[in-house]
Amino acid sequence: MERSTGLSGASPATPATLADLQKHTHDHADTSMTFEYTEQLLTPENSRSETSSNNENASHEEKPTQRRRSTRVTRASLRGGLRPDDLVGAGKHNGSSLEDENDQSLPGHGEPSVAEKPKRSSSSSASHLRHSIAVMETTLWADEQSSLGNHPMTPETQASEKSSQEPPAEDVTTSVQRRSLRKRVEQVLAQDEKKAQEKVTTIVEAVKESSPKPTRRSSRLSLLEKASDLVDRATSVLGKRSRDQTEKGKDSGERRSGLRPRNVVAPSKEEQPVSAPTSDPLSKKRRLSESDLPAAVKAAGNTTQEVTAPAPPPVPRFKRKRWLAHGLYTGQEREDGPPSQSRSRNRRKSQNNKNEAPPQRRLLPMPMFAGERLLQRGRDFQLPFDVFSPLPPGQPKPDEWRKTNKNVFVGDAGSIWRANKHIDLSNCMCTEETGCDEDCQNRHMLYECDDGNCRLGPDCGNRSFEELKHRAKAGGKYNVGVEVIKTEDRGYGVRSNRTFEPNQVIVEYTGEIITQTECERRMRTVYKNNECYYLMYFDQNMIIDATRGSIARFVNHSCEPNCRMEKWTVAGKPRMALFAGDRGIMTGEELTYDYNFDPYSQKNVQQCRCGASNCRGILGPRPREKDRRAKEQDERQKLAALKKPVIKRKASTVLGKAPSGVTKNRKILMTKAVKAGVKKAVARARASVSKSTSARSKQAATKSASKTAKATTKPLASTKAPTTKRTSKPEPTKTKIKLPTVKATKAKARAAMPKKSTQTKTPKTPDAKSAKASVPTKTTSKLNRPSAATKAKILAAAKGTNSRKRPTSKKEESKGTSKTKSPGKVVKQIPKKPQRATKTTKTTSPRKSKK
Ligand SMILES: C[S@@+](CC[C@H](N)C(=O)[O-])C[C@H]1O[C@@H](n2cnc3c(N)ncnc32)[C@H](O)[C@@H]1O
Repeated sequence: MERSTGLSGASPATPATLADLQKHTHDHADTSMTFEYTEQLLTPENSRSETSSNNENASHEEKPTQRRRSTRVTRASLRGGLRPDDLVGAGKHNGSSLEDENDQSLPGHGEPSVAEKPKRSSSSSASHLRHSIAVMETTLWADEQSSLGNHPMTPETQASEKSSQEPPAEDVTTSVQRRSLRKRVEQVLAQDEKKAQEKVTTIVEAVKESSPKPTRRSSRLSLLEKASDLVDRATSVLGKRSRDQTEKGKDSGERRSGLRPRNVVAPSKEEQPVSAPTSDPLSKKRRLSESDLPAAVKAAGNTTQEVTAPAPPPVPRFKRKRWLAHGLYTGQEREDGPPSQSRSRNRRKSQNNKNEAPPQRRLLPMPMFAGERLLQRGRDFQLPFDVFSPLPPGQPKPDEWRKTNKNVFVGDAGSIWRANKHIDLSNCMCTEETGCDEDCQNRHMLYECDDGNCRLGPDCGNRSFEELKHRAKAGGKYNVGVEVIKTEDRGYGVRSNRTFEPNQVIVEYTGEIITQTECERRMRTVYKNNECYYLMYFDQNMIIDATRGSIARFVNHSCEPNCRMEKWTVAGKPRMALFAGDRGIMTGEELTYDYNFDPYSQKNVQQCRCGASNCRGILGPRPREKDRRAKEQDERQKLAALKKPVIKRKASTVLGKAPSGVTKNRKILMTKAVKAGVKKAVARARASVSKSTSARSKQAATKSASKTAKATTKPLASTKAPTTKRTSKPEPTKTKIKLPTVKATKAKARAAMPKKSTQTKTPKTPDAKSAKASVPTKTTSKLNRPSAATKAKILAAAKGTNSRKRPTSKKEESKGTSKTKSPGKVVKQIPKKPQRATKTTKTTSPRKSKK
């Protein structure tokens, strides 16, 4: 019962028993220290002393002497089975170790040197070993006892009895075994101590290096504390998870991938042993068998190794930031403007900036650049076309439309076209500097550049149809750039959903290519009742019928269009496409071009509803003649505007001679007025002649008529003389010569005609008069300025030229002036003129005189 209690546990030993122990080992052993010691170690002595103490507690006053004896015997029994020299050796060993330990642990002993500390640790490890030995001895002793039989005596009494008796033969062998075992244990112990000391010295050196000037407090710290401090430091570097890994001894490969830190580089396999636990079975064993102190020291040794050769700090492996490629504020370049809508320009730009990052699609400028842009560009930003104006909801869509984006030859068209085709090739002469710009020869001839005829490649700016191909490839209505809309009064139409630069290609016009005969047939039959026609002249008298065709078929006509349809030669083949006009196209604009429509027949003539200010009213051909005239007039006006200052200078010189207030314009008007006056006079003369000749003979009439005609020209000519001097001479001469002759010949012809003709003319005269009168009324607006007075003056001047005429003229003038108060009256005077003329002709006409 006692034995079982003695071996059962590590109950604290009584101070009395410890004091005895201390007496054997060291005189100035500290009770506290021994108390610690007893706490730590579970030796048979403790067990026994505990037992004894228990006994003591149980029967304190009954067996005091026996207890003392037994205590002594107990000490002897401790070494009882050993030889005296073994005992001495063991006592020495134990004593020294204990002494050292006590010396160091005593507070009054002064500070222990750093070198002494390892000793203490080694002694403690030794004590551990001793403890193991004791346990083994106890088991051996227990075996012995069992071999002897169950003895009711306590081990102490048994031992004391044994010591007094001669040992039997079996006992001798067991004691030998014990001795050999003890020896071996001692050897192992010594080796371990040595090793521990070596390790500790290395640690101490490392500590010395790390803390050259130890403070008072740190010097007081035990090695264990320092070691644990180092361990802490080392493990703190590794991080919690790594620490756990280290402690658990797990391989990093066993970790869950989800828990692996993402931005830390995974340690390489070479680095793993640093943090990985020792997989050495020996060390594992020791760790289990050794006490905390050596284990800690060992750990400290390991960690010092780690500290002395620290692993390179883990390089954080950052995940590459992925910026958004699209969005309101993507891209923050300061100088860069919005991306150009022209693919060729963008391409050129990107070619130039090959090394730069690819351009990002952004919708709005960053707010911080908004002000800057506003200053530079004059407007804050431009809404993207896909945001700007979406189609109104509920827009109907053409359901009858069969779409094709390629030209398809139908019927004989293909064979005819192939038979007649002549591939035109034109080599581009542009250089890289110019880059097929507006001056490109091919562009002027509406030839598309390609790799066969142009060497500029992507730098070429004359590849519209290739651009279209790229857009179609990219797909999406915003790349195509156009969409069908429903107009109010013109059926469907097409509008842009993005911007187009001036002259930029918008969409190709494709459809079925048919011969003219086929077209006519379709018009007669299939499209007989149609309102809309999708036919267009193509090439070689072929026609594109886009009833089945591209979206371009929906583009409406306008007399003031914003686009134009052009036929280009692409790789030797003709192709039609809609191009932006000179103003370019804004988002949401309806696209239109001038059909220059040939309605085939009047039946097909349609009313135009384009709403332009210059609308022609019908969907018909462009009025070319009108256009030409308008152009000519414009040019003349421009020229006149350019020449005006020169004329002014001349006029100023002329004005000096001319009557005051008469400008150049007026002069011109005057000449016109004179012409008109001449005509009027001629007409009146004719009328008067016709009246006068009714009574006379034909010859006389014709003579008189011719004479009057000649006579009338003369004064007019004379009247024009001053004006012609100032203006141009040929005009008056023309009037002098041509008009009369023409008129005279006509008059002659009329005179030569029978009376009927004259009679027939006579009734017409009033009409003619009225007709002529209408002319003067028109011209009177111009003649108003010269008026009757000026006319009179002119006539007077004309008379003045011939001195002989003056008296008569004065008379006539007096008569005339008395009668002429209105232009109509002037007309009445005209018949008189021939009379005067006859007089003058008589004198002036050389022919007459000759005759
Ligand atoms: C090529 S289609 C244009 C698309 C057509 N609006 C549709 O709905 O299919 C030509 C036809 O459109 C109509 N159209 C085009 N422009 C017009 C205009 N300015 N005024 C009136 N009708 C027009 C005419 O009926 C014409 O025959």
